[in-house]
Amino acid sequence: MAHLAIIGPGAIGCTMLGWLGRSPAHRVFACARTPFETVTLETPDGVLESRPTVLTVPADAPVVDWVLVATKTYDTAGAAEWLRRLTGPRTHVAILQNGVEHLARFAGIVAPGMLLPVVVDCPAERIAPGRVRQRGPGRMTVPDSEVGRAFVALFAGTPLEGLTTSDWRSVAWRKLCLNAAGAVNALTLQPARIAHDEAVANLMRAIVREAILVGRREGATLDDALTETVIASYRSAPPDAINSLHADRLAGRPMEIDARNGVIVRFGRQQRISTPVNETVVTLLNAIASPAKV
Ligand SMILES: NC(=O)C1=CN([C@@H]2O[C@H](COP(=O)(O)OP(=O)(O)OC[C@H]3O[C@@H](n4cnc5c(N)ncnc54)[C@H](OP(=O)(O)O)[C@@H]3O)[C@@H](O)[C@H]2O)C=CC1
Ligand SMILES: CC(C)(CO)C(=O)C(=O)O
Repeated sequence: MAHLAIIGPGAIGCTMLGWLGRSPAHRVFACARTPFETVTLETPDGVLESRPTVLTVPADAPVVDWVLVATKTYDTAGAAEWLRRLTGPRTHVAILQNGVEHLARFAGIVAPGMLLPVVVDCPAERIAPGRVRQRGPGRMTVPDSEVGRAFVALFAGTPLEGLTTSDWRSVAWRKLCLNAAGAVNALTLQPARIAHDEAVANLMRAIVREAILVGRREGATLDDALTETVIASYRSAPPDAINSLHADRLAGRPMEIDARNGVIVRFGRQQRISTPVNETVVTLLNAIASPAKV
C-alpha cells in the first residue's frame, strides 16, 4: 500500500483526495491549514465523499511514499514545513501547480532528484473547506521517467488521466499561455464568458503572443495557433467558470501574479523581449492586491 500526503487540500488538492482516497491501494493523508473532516467532491458525474486522515500540524506528519503539493505558488514556505516531516530518502514529491518554475521553486527545500513537476489540466473550484466542484476532466502531465510513470500509475482506476511527455517544458509553457490570459478574468471580475467579447479576446491574444515569444526563447515549442486555442478554450468553458487567479481575488487571498504573468515579464527582460501587455497586467494586479497607502 502506498502512503500519499496531499499538501494543500483546496480545489486541486481535494480533487486528488476525492479520487485517490477511494483506492484501496493507497492510504491518503490531507495536510491542511484549515481543518475539515469530509472531502466532498462534486464531479461532472456525481458527488464523491471520503474521510481522509486530516493533519493540521506538520509535527504529526509521517514519512510517506509520495507527497503531492497542491498549495498555491505563494504558499511554498508553508508547504516546506510539511515537506520537512513528510519526506525520507525514498519519498517522491510531485508539484501540482501552475507556472513553469516548479523545480526552481522547490530547489533548496527538497533534493532535486525527489521532485516531479506536474502540469495540471483540471478546472476545479473551492466552495468551502473540504468541498470542491470539479468542473471538467482532469489530466496531469509529467516528464517521461521512471518516477513519472510511477506517478501516472497512482491514478489507475480513476478517471483522472496521467500522461508522460518527453517535452514537459513545452506542455508547461502551453498551460502558462492559457493561464496568463486568465488574468483578464481576475482584472475584470468576469468569468470565462467574457472571452466571447471580441475586444477582450484581443487583449487575451496579446498576452498570449508575448508568452509565446518568451516561451520559445526558453526552448518551448509553441505554435502561433496556440493563441486561438487559448481563446477557444475560454469560450468553450462553462460561461460561469472561475479560474484560480480570479477565485483568489474574489476571496481576498494573494494571487499567483508572479507565477502566471510576472514570469513572462521576468524571462522576457532576461531575453530582451519586451512584454508590455503582461507588464501592464502585472502592474494592475499588484495594485489591486496592495493598493498604495497615502
Ligand atoms: N483550481 C484550478 O482549476 C487549477 C489550479 N491549478 C494550480 O494548482 C495550484 C493549487 O490551486 P488551487 O487548488 O486552485 O488552490 P486553492 O487556493 O483552492 O487551494 C490551496 C490550498 O492550499 C492550502 N494551504 C495553503 N497553505 C497551506 C499550508 N501551509 N499547509 C497546508 N495547506 C495549505 C489552502 O488552505 P486554506 O484552506 O487555509 O486556504 C488551500 O486549501 C495552483 O498553483 C493553481 O494555479 C492548476 C490547474 C487548475
Ligand atoms: C485553466 C484553469 C482554469 C483550469 O485548468 C486553471 O489552470 C486555473 O484555474 O488555474
